[in-house]
Amino acid sequence: MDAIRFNDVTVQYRTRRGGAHTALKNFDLAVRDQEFISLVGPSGCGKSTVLRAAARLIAPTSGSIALEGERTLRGFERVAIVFQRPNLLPWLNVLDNILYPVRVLRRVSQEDRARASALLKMVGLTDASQRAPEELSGGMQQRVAICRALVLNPKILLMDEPFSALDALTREEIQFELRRIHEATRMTTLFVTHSVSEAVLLSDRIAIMSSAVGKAPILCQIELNERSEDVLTTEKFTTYARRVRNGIYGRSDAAVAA
Ligand SMILES: Nc1ncnc2c1ncn2[C@@H]1O[C@H](COP(=O)(O)OP(=O)(O)OP(=O)(O)O)[C@@H](O)[C@H]1O
Repeated sequence: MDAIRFNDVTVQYRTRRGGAHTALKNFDLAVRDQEFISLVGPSGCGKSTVLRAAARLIAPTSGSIALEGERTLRGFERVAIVFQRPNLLPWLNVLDNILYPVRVLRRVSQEDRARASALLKMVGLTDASQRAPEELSGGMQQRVAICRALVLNPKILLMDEPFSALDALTREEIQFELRRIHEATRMTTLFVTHSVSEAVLLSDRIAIMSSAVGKAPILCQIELNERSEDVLTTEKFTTYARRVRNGIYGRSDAAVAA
């Protein structure tokens, strides 16, 4: 069964002047269980709209979206979302921010605390557990936001340009971390990014969207034996990046369908 299935999805936004703007038209995509898939494409092509629709933050005008075969989002803790900004609660310390989604649902147990601590350890922030968000760097805050997303052990992770506000070095570091987390958890991940190299580094598949509304995305399978720093300079990596870029700009030598 597909983890996420977009079936003929059209999304229209209401404009201020009372008209309708079609952001997405007849969009189809099947995200496989456990895969890491990135959405790339020109600004305004509808990437965030796809993600918001999957998260049920907006309802499609027509068509349907099934998460693990279900059209209604029962047990919403199975799906987590990470945005560009970490949006941590300033009055809670790091550990309590991570535990916040648990607290919304039920009493926090000893197991929840242990899981939050394990997540903090995984992202190298054990020492920061009692600190306030404002005392952390942007990269540290985004790591905390990722821990918060993972605390309920979701089946599906939705990420909307989660690293675009970070400096280049921190971004690279956290990308490798995310890939390691994905390999450890095999959580189905739908990831929106503007960065072609980020998409190639992280993804099992890339869906290249077009600025022409209604045009089907081109799918590109990424097969890399390793996802470490060394891979960034390999010919294979740069070939994938070129293909994806060509797909975005509509040039020949576009991505191979997968
Ligand atoms: N709330 C809204 N009301 C009206 N139009 C919107 C709204 N949100 C997005 N749009 C429009 O829908 C289209 C798709 O927007 P979306 O944010 O999904 O694109 P995107 O590919 O994620 O863009 P970017 O790469 O710039 O973040 C754009 O033309 C945008 O202007």
